[in-house]
Amino acid sequence: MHLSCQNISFRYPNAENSVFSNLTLEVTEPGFNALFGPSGVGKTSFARMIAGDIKDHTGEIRMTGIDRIAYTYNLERLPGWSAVGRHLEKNIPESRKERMAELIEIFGIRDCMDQRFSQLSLGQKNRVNLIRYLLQDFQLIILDESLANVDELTRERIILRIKEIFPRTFFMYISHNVVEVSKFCKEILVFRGAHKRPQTVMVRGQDLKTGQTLDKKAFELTMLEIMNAS
Ligand SMILES: Nc1ncnc2c1ncn2[C@@H]1O[C@H](COP(=O)(O)OP(=O)(O)OP(=O)(O)O)[C@@H](O)[C@H]1O
Repeated sequence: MHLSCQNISFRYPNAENSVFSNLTLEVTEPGFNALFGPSGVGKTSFARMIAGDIKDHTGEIRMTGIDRIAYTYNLERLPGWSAVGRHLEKNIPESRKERMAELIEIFGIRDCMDQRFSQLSLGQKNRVNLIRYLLQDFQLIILDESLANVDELTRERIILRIKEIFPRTFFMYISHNVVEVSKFCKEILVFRGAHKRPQTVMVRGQDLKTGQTLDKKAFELTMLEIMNAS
């Protein structure tokens, strides 16, 4: 499995400036990787290019061993005509029902299953939405602030278990949380803004997994590296 983005440049039609120029990214192993940077710097735009939603960029995006890509973001909504649990039940193949029950427990949303989507809090909505994606077959999943509004401890539990359950999946985690990306991600592409050179810097994260102890010194260095790059 391999994702390679070479010299990607892009400007929205009618926009005066490019979002970024000559951006390069190479990810060779599955796992939890991140796109990090200040608001408006181009993380979503880049993610949508990887997902194939934006095609009119220059440069080359190549993938091997990745046939199915999902882009999921925190404002996606489910239809409200039936309870959330019923909706999931109807749209998930029988073979995934056990996995579904497991994810519902890990995500802490069992009590939401009898409610309609509109009745849920934002953090509950985001968790339900993400479960939908994790129950499909994707080799690459882009999580664009998909755990926004979810409390920190729950987010940590979810990330650690996702890493255990899906060791062969490429995750591209978009987040503004420097602690989280430093602790849990493998490769962190830090976006610095269109006016800085280079526009992006790659930082190696701690990639913490269940059962491991965080090396506090290395973790602090990662955070420092990210903050210095930003
Ligand atoms: N459809 C669009 N048309 C024109 N400009 C756009 C469009 N979508 C985004 N932009 C601009 O492109 C730039 C990058 O936006 P993008 O959403 O990729 O940033 P981001 O880093 O994901 O931000 P955030 O962290 O706030 O989600 C911004 O200046 C934004 O205004």
